Amino acid sequence: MPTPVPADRAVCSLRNVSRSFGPVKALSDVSFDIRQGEFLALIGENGAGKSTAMGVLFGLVDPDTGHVEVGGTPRRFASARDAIDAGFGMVHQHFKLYPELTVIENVLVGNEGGGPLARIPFRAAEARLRDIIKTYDFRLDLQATVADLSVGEKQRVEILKLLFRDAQVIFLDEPTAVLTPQECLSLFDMLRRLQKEGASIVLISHKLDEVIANAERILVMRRGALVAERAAEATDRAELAGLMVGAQIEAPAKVNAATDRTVLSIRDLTVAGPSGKPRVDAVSFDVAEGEIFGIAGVSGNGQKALVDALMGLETPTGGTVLFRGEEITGKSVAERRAAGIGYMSEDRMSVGLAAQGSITENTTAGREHSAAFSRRGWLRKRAMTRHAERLIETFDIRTPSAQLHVGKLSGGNQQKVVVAREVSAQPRLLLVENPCWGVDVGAMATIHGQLLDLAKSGCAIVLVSSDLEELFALSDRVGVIYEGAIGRIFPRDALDTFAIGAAMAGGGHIGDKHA
Ligand SMILES: Nc1ncnc2c1ncn2[C@@H]1O[C@H](COP(=O)(O)OP(=O)(O)OP(=O)(O)O)[C@@H](O)[C@H]1O
Repeated sequence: MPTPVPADRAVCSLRNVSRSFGPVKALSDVSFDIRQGEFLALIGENGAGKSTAMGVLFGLVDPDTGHVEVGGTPRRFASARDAIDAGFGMVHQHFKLYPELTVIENVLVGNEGGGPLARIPFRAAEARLRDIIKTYDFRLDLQATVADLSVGEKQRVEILKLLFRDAQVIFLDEPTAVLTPQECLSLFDMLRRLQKEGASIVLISHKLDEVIANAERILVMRRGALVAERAAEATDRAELAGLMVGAQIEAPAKVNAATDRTVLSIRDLTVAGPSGKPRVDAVSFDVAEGEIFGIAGVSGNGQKALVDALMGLETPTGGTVLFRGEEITGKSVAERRAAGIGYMSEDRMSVGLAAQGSITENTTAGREHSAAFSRRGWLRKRAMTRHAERLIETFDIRTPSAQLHVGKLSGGNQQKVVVAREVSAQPRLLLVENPCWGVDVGAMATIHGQLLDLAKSGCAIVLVSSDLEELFALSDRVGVIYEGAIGRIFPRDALDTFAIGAAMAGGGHIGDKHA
């Protein structure tokens, strides 16, 4: 059980921590405290060193110089369990839950390995969990199977796990990326209650509005260094963006580029699901040349299966897909790519990128044999490198060289590699899933600008995103997908956060299925 410390003392601190990875200085002489009972935010552009700083705190990354202090004394956690036992907990972007187990089983399973609560009897554990659920208004059923829960509920299970283990310092890495606006409000409500009880909350987020609205103190990192500290009430979005990037950021302006020529036309597209319930349920819409058609929805409502069916990665069980007037319903991925359909997967490491490949290899993948990169069967390595270097420049990919393995880039910079590759292929139709997942405000402006330019050049874009701000900034129309069906399609001038949020939670008006 962690010993409570007085409010004016730091629960933990980084002291003069530096860490390099080869030529990259991921942290240089970083020192900061996390105080008891505070709501702290850590922001910074991609590759600024936020994850490395957290890794050092949790004992996952060894500093070259400097150290971590807990409660005023130097300490190095030997493992994540060691950190948990000392009252530190992390809610990751990708949940670590067993879908086939119940909520209570998920909480207890992770506890078997040891720790102060390892031998607590089941009944006592259950009583303790009910208590936590009641105190913090968690709205969770302990007996529910995790696979049946919404994304917001799954996140609450992760937080419940931490509270059960008495976490006093809770780190959240981009926690709202997958939530509806309503779920975001209830998450922050709960975090503020925890804070009132004395817990320290540390939020890592690229969403500056949510940082300002919820944190008290904001630390800004840039290129491995801590460059500024601000009280949330004394700053604004523009100042923070400027501090992060070192320059003002202009969001690109949306222009209406849609023509009346249909590029993609889908009718009653259906993909069967394992339990008989379709994952995609009779979806129909058209996308015109130059149009960006947004798809909003809480993740897990069929958007992935829909995009997979459009790309040829899933076989539809009903309906048709027409691309530029030609039916492509049964065509392979390769045939679709050759016809000019591009695909930017949200799962960048397993589908989008080869981690062991260099940036050059990744940005030319699939096009090695094109005239630009090969001559009489020989690869034109210099041309490939030049192409990669142009993309590194245009998309501001932070890397020491084009030869670096993609697996060594920060998360946001990996995402920029995927975007650069797909946009530079100049597709006629681009299927995109969460293109800005984990990227900073500057990179987001770059990626948005590239997508808008692509639409201006005539490309039709289907944009699946869990970020409503992004959908509103880019889309000509937004369809809301819920349980596999697109219930309502909002034109650009009728986009409304709460109406779309309600439709995402299943409360939309069903009826006008066809656009
Ligand atoms: N294992 C590693 N090997 C090589 N370079 C690394 C490694 N881990 C991190 N880096 C580099 O250290 C720098 C800081 O990365 P870090 O992941 O801490 O950034 P971040 O602020 O968390 O970024 P993001 O917002 O993109 O997640 C980046 O340039 C990254 O490429």
